Amino acid sequence: MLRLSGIHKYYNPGTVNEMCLFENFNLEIEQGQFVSVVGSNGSGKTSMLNIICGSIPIEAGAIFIDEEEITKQKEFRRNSKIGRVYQNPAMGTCPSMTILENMCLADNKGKSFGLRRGINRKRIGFYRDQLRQLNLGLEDKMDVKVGSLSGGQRQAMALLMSTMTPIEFLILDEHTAALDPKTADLIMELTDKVVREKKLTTIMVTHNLRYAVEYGDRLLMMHQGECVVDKAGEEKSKLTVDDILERFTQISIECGN
Ligand SMILES: Nc1ncnc2c1ncn2[C@@H]1O[C@H](COP(=O)(O)OP(=O)(O)OP(=O)(O)O)[C@@H](O)[C@H]1O
Repeated sequence: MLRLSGIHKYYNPGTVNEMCLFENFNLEIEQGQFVSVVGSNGSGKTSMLNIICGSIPIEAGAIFIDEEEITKQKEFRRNSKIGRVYQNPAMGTCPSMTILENMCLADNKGKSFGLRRGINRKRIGFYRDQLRQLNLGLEDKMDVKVGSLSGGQRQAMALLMSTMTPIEFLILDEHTAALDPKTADLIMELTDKVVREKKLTTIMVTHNLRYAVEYGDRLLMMHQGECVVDKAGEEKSKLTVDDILERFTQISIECGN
């Protein structure tokens, strides 16, 4: 279980540009839950992910994984438990390295030695099997540089690489936003398959309301640093894109936009 308790987050504290984003923000995510997060621009979605990953500091509050408090744990330590896929396919892979080298790099995540010792020829069969599951033919291109792959192929690799080692959480930060609709659908299907097979606790930020409705077993809508919609289970399965659009409209009216 992941628990954010009483989180306070200010940007530029103590300056004229001080901005309070989260004031006593609380969130609990059960083990194995797949949570879709939607919300308007600037509502705090990416900041929430950054707080979970330890990429940005908080002013007050605590973060727990199960009963272990990780609030002060360094980002690189947390990253051994967390896989993250970003909007930009270039973020999750190393373009100047081959597919094989990228797979080795992911395989060695959290280990204290670098790529030089990390290329284990005995693992090539395993990497090939992993790549084959993507159904993109990448298993036959292991010596090709990742920089020459398409955005969709790279994002599929980023997904594979971030979930290759045992992790507790998968964080997806608009990971289909830079892809064409067909490739985005393919990556979403792959995501769902990986999440189900590995039973990963997953948080997916997306602006694609269809994905938020179709995938996952809980949906959160954020607005001005708060969760204004939180539906799980049967309630979530009954939600439609129109329901969420209606809530967006209500919020805009309330804000006078
Ligand atoms: N490094 C920063 N310094 C100052 N303000 C920031 C910083 N990062 C985010 N913010 C502010 O915090 C608020 C929330 O930003 P955040 O990126 O978390 O929103 P978001 O919901 O992910 O938005 P989007 O959908 O546009 O990606 C915004 O008002 C943003 O301007």
